[in-house]
Amino acid sequence: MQKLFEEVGSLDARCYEEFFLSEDILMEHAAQGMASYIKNNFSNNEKIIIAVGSGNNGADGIALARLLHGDYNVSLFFVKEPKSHMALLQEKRAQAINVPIIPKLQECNIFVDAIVGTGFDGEFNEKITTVLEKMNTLEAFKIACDVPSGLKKSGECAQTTFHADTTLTMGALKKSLFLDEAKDYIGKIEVLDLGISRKLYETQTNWHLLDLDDLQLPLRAQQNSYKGSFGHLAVLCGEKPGACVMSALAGLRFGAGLVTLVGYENHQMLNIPHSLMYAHALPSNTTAIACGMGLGVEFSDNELRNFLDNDLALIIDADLFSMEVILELLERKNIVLTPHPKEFVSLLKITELADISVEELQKKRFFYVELFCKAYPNTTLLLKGANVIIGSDNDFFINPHGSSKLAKGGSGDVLSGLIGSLLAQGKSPLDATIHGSLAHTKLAQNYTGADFSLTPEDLIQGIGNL
Ligand SMILES: NC(=O)C1=CN([C@@H]2O[C@H](COP(=O)(O)OP(=O)(O)OC[C@H]3O[C@@H](n4cnc5c(N)ncnc54)[C@H](OP(=O)(O)O)[C@@H]3O)[C@@H](O)[C@H]2O)[C@@H](O)CC1
Ligand SMILES: [K+]
Repeated sequence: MQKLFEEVGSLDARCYEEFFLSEDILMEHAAQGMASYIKNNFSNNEKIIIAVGSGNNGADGIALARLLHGDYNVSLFFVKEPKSHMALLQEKRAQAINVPIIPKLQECNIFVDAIVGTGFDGEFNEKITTVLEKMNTLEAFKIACDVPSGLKKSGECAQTTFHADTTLTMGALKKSLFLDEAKDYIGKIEVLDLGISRKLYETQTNWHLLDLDDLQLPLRAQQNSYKGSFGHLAVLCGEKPGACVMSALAGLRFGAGLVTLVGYENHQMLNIPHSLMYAHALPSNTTAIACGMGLGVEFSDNELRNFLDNDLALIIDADLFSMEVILELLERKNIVLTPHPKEFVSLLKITELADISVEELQKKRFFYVELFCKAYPNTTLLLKGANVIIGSDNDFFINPHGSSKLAKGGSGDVLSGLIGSLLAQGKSPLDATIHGSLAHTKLAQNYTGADFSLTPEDLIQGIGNL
């Protein structure tokens, strides 16, 4: 698990004030970190171009050119003339050792984007946009210095933004790198130290990035056990029972001792897999309930109230987010909500927290998750997206390990089943959500077929090999 920060300016300031480090020392380490990355990954006959801007991001790029010059065929391309104090100083140092400067972009093997970093806002003018478009068509390996040029502090991207293969980011991870919109621009991310260990550079934060290694599987330590030892998940079965069957099968495969579909008699005629049970009421030993997937309009709010009139752990999804009964459910303690953006917008509206469009939500995902969790501190929220956000009270986590393989009907139903299964096995709502989500994204990563071909059945099948 790694720490995430809204901004790192205050962490830099702490280095100056408390650790007596200068801006020059920090920048030298940033440049050294980038130089080491290049030296460790590429041979010295590679041709390198570094495009620089007028601020300190550009200064990082000029310092990098000085460090590589002599060993590599490196050239600087000034997109804007140096302007900040550090950029002017770095330019003087580079000039003193005759680092080559090129007047326009050329093909190269390694390309470094140091036009703008955390100081960027607004949109680029036409001239820089044209340069960026050309940069994006280069066949070189593309490295972004700190952040891809065009990525704003908010995580929104300029109309033309640099497409990096790797982003070498300074000091600590910024949240903006993990807004959904940034996912196609940042490539792989590495954090570079700025003259002190990252552990000392970083301060306290309530936002964290989940690593796949954080995944804890519901492995069975106890041998003296029976099916009842591992909980009983009840899945409310509505209008579209296929969704519930997928959820239930995922729950069973992920370790719940028993899984029952609960619904009306007509579903008994369905071809329900033999490993699942079917009932008209909640089994007495139910330990968790999953509800909402494929629910449709089969149950009225009152019928749902009857099923959910208990203190059991509950995961809710899909159709439930637009039903009035949701307001009562939000008063429960052990509840997990897993909306996608459109459902979350509807939830924000029903709860009168905000009346916004999906586009507005996507621009401020972090803000709205915090808003909801503050209003409903007893719930655990998982907001689906390219990068999943999980929030509970004042703790927030981003799972960036998902991919477009998961963009398919039914994959959310599998997620509900995974989380429901962990709830049934006694995990806390937050732990069940974190580990269910990590398992879900790891299942997609483990899938070896073509990326467009992953089905919910493939996910369920893969659970045994997690
Ligand atoms: N702080 C530290 O200790 C350390 C900082 N470090 C590094 O500093 C970076 C932050 O540097 P920063 O604050 O100088 O900002 P930066 O990203 O270069 O952008 C400012 C420039 O952008 C320009 N610009 C803005 N908007 C624009 C637009 N719409 N369209 C066009 N241009 C636009 C603006 O130009 P202007 O408008 O002023 O002409 C200005 O010159 C950070 O990302 C990291 O790389 C590391 O070395 C580690 C130590
Ligand atoms: K950059």
